[in-house]
Amino acid sequence: MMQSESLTASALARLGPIIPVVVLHRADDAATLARALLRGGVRTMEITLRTPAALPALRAVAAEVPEMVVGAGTVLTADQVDEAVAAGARFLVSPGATVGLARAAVDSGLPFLPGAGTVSEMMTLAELGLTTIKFFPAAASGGRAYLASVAQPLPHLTFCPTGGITATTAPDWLALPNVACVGGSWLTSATAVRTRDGEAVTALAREAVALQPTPGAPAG
Ligand SMILES: O=C(O)C(=O)C[C@H](O)[C@H](O)COP(=O)(O)O
Repeated sequence: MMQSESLTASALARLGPIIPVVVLHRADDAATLARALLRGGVRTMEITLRTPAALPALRAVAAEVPEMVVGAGTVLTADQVDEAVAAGARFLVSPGATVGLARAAVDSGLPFLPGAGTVSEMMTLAELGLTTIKFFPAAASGGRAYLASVAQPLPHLTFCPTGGITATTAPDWLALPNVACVGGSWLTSATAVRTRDGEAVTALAREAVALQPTPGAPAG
């Protein structure tokens, strides 16, 4: 499999305006879904380690659809970092981060988007050299107003807000100067995955890559 050695978290966040967050119950669906996303122009895909199918799904996409930059989400432990790397993940995402997890992820050499919801968590991650951060759960943790306020004291940090974001609200998030991309599960809804509706996924992907920041969106 092609590994992109030089991919950084910052470059990853700029591969497209959205990183789809995917929950899979059948590993067999993974490659089909990856191709459906690619057809719509989405080049990244985060498979969450929340189901037994997740690691085989990662392996399948890494082996069968090398054009897709596939990563592991919901990475909670150092052991899961190792498992994701072994399965062929090209990036790692977590909902929050302990220092132990962050160190293991950094040591893996893969781009890592650690989750943070407070200023102190963001500062801890920055101290570890992690400056591209997933703001999670974005809508529930204070929304755009919170992240806009963070830009003043923490101008060196860039965010990928995730959690409660939709195609309708994404353009407002993308308008924030400290937002590089957003994450969301709406492209690969449970129904679309269960019914293997590749056309629906491609249509949502196409819509997502065309998302533009809302011009002049107010900060809060
Ligand atoms: O599993 C993880 O690593 C998470 O941090 C959670 C996911 O990013 C959110 O569940 C996606 O949020 P929705 O788009 O609102 O469904």
